[in-house]
Amino acid sequence: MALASGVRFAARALLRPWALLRGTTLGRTEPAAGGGGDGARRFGSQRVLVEPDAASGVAVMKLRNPPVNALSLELLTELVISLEKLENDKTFRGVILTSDCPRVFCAGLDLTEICGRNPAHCAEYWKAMQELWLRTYLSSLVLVAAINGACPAGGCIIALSCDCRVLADNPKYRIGLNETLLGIIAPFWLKDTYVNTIGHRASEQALQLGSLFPPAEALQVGLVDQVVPEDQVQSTALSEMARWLAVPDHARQLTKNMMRKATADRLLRQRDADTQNFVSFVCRDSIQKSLQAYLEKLRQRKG
Ligand SMILES: CCCCCCCCC/C=C/C(=O)SCCNC(=O)CCNC(=O)[C@H](O)C(C)(C)COP(=O)(O)OP(=O)(O)OC[C@H]1O[C@@H](n2cnc3c(N)ncnc32)[C@H](O)[C@@H]1OP(=O)(O)O
Repeated sequence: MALASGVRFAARALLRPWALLRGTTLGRTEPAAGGGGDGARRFGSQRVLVEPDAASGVAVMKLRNPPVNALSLELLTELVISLEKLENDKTFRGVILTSDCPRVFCAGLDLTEICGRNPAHCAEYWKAMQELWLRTYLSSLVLVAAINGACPAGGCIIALSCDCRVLADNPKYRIGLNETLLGIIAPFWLKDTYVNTIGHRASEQALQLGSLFPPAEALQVGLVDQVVPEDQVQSTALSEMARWLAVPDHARQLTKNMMRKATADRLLRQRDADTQNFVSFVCRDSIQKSLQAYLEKLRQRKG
């Protein structure tokens, strides 16, 4: 049972040959600045930059979908493919996930993907969101989030799906699930991920209030594992990675699976129903109106 999801992912990977990526920017390989051998080559896609270090078995994966790394359908797809590629390459044991956009780790769902779109598009989008969560939450790799910017909603979920979180100490870099403030509801698997991280009572409060925690509070409530000065986020993430990689892979992977599988299985069992629920909810007139109003507020806030 413990290996079932791994087998499922492996089977899925076989069904997605890299040939599909020919003719796109995905899968492109280029030498890293100052790099030489294979271990220093970087690859990735338009929106995800991967800097692999074969010697250490660790890759740095950077989200680069400016201005705020909103999770567009393209970004979701490219993230899944990049992670899958690293998982299938036995050279790699760990990934540090970070942002290439200044001041923002990830702004969460790309609201333009669910505002004024038809139900078929919303369904496709939501399935991609589910896929990214399943992929990160159950990854056999060690995932460390180096959170170098604001981290609301869907951004927070990506960070919580990692094994460990390091947050830059900047009061503007708040983290949490603020869905209720947009008039929407976190689906059960986001709630489960929150509860698994900070416990039931803290989640109950934070979810209802849509709390976004500044660094010191995020550390106190257990949303992140370390808060460090901004220029030390990367080095601290690497030290954390070394700590996790000191454990034999098979023991750590099976333990991770034991801790997370039941939560992931809950979504796997009702994935279609969850998609239908999402689509019928976000396509309601009243929800569309409140999402539009929120987007408008974001746009006007500028300048
Ligand atoms: C029953 C089942 C139910 C199921 C119900 C579904 C539940 C789903 C769970 C997940 C939900 C989510 O993730 S919902 C998304 C929640 N996200 C948020 O609330 C974050 C909103 N954004 C921000 O707070 C800020 O942008 C922040 C990230 C801190 C960065 O601030 P900055 O000052 O640096 O940048 P801004 O000037 O605000 O933004 C720059 C531009 O990016 C745009 N922008 C910002 N965030 C955006 C976003 N999420 N999607 C699209 N566009 C966005 C702005 O409009 C600007 O556009 P221009 O003016 O055109 O340049």
